[in-house]
Amino acid sequence: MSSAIEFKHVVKEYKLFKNDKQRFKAIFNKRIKANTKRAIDDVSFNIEKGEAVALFGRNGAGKSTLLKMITEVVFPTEGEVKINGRVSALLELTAGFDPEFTGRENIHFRAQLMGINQEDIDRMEPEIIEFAELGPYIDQPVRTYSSGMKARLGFAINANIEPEILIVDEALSVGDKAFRVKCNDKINEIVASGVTFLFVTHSTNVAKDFCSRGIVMKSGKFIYDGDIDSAADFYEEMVQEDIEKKRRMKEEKKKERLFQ
Ligand SMILES: Nc1ncnc2c1ncn2[C@@H]1O[C@H](COP(=O)(O)OP(=O)(O)OP(=O)(O)O)[C@@H](O)[C@H]1O
Repeated sequence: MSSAIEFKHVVKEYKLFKNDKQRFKAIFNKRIKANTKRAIDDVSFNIEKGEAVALFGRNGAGKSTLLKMITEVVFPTEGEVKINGRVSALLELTAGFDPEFTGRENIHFRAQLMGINQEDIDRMEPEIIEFAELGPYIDQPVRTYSSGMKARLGFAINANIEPEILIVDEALSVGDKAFRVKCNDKINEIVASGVTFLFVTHSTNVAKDFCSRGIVMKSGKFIYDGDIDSAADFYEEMVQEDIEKKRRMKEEKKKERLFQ
C-alpha cells in the first residue's frame, strides 16, 4: 500500500498579536514580537490509500488546522506534509468564488485551480450543475446568490470532481434538509467507491459507520491512534472525564462561596 497523506514531525504555530495594528506593523518591523500558539505539536502519521479515518478531539484540539494543512490553506511551521492524490474538502465551501463570475464560470475557475484538465471539466460540468439545483441562476453572477445557494454550488463542485482524498467536517451544513440528505447520500457514495477518507466528527456512532481507524487529538497532539472501536471508546471516556472534572470544579466553587 502507498500513502495518501503523510505528516513528518509537523508543527504549526500561530502568531498572536495584541491587535490587527500590531500584526500589520510586524510585517515591516521585525522587532515587534508576538506570542505563539502551538496548534499542532510534532505530529507524524500516515494514512494509506483507501483508508477511512475518523478524527476526534474537543474544541481547539487542532483538527481544523490539521485539515487546513492537507488542503494547503495553512502551511507547517516545521516538518513535512506530503499529499498524494486529488483532495476534495467539504469544509469552507463558499471560499474562493469570484462574485462577478457566473456559477458556471466559477465551476471552471475552481476546477482549473484544482489542476483538472479542460476535457474533464467539460465532462463534469453537467453533473455539477444538476447537483447544485440552481436553475437559471447558474448563468447569473455569484454575487446574486443567497449563502445557501453558494454553499450548494460549492458542495456540488467539490463532491463531483472525482476526488482521490475526501475530507469532511461534520459541522458542514449545506442548504435545507432535503439538500442535506442529498449531500449525505453523495458522501456515502464517494466513500463506498474506496477513496481515502478523513472525517472530523464528534459523533462516534457515525464515525463507526464509515471509518475503520480513529485518531484522537488533544492540545495539538495525537493521544490515540488505532482501530475505530477502541478510538471511539477512548474519546467517549475522555469527554466523560472532562464533563466530570468540570462538574467537580463547579461544585468546589459553589462550596467555596458558601463558606466565605
Ligand atoms: N489563525 C489562528 N490564529 C491564532 N490561533 C489560531 C488560529 N487558528 C487556530 N488557532 C488556535 O489553534 C488551536 C487549534 O485550533 P483548531 O481550529 O485547529 O482546533 P479544532 O480542533 O478544529 O477546534 P474546533 O472543534 O473548535 O473547530 C486553538 O487553540 C485555536 O485557538
